[in-house]
Amino acid sequence: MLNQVRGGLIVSCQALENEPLHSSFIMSKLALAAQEGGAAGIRANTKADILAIKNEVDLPVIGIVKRDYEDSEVFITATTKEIEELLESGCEMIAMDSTVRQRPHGEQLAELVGYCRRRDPSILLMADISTVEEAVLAERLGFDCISTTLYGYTPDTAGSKLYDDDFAFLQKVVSRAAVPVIAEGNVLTPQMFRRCLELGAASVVVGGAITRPKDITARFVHALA
Ligand SMILES: CC(=O)N[C@H](C=O)[C@@H](O)[C@H](O)[C@H](O)COP(=O)(O)O
Repeated sequence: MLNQVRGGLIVSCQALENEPLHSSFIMSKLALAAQEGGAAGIRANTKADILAIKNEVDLPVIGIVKRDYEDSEVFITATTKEIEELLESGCEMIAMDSTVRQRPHGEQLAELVGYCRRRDPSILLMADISTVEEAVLAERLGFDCISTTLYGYTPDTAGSKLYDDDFAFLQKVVSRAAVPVIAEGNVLTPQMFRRCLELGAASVVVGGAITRPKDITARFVHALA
């Protein structure tokens, strides 16, 4: 799968319960549009959405399950429960929160990696990180690739955007990591997509700029403010 997406675009097709496009059917059609537009892969949330997407396109899928827990801030594939759901979804790669934050029920990241390897050795693992230290740790734990997904989305990095200072954070992670680094988070334009690849990203995940029309509309409207 990593060869398939190398140098290409991965389109994230996600809409939570509180978003206007929340629907597995709509996500499958967004994925079809992405495939017809030339995407190399899809990132998607929930077993139901992934099954619908797999029915519609033949692109490799990075699967996540977002779920909120009371005892932890971690919400992207936080526990073995979400991993089990993804193993039943047919996705080729599982992405999980790989920050150093406490996980629900005290589950440990290293245990989750071991669990995935035992359950299905063929499935690839992506580490969603927010710091260079987390990238180094994820590589040590045996993740197949690293994604900058959570940069700007943790208390320690809040307010930062991936594109700040010519993608300085992405550049740091690329310089430290031996495994492929996927750029993800606030890649808003084709120029930014291209720049991430020039800076050494193996591939780029773009979500909202393609699949969240409410956000796109709001950016146009705010141009008048
Ligand atoms: C932080 C978090 O929850 N990120 C999620 C991870 O799957 C998605 O909501 C994002 O859409 C995805 O990372 C792509 O990013 P952007 O939509 O900015 O292109």
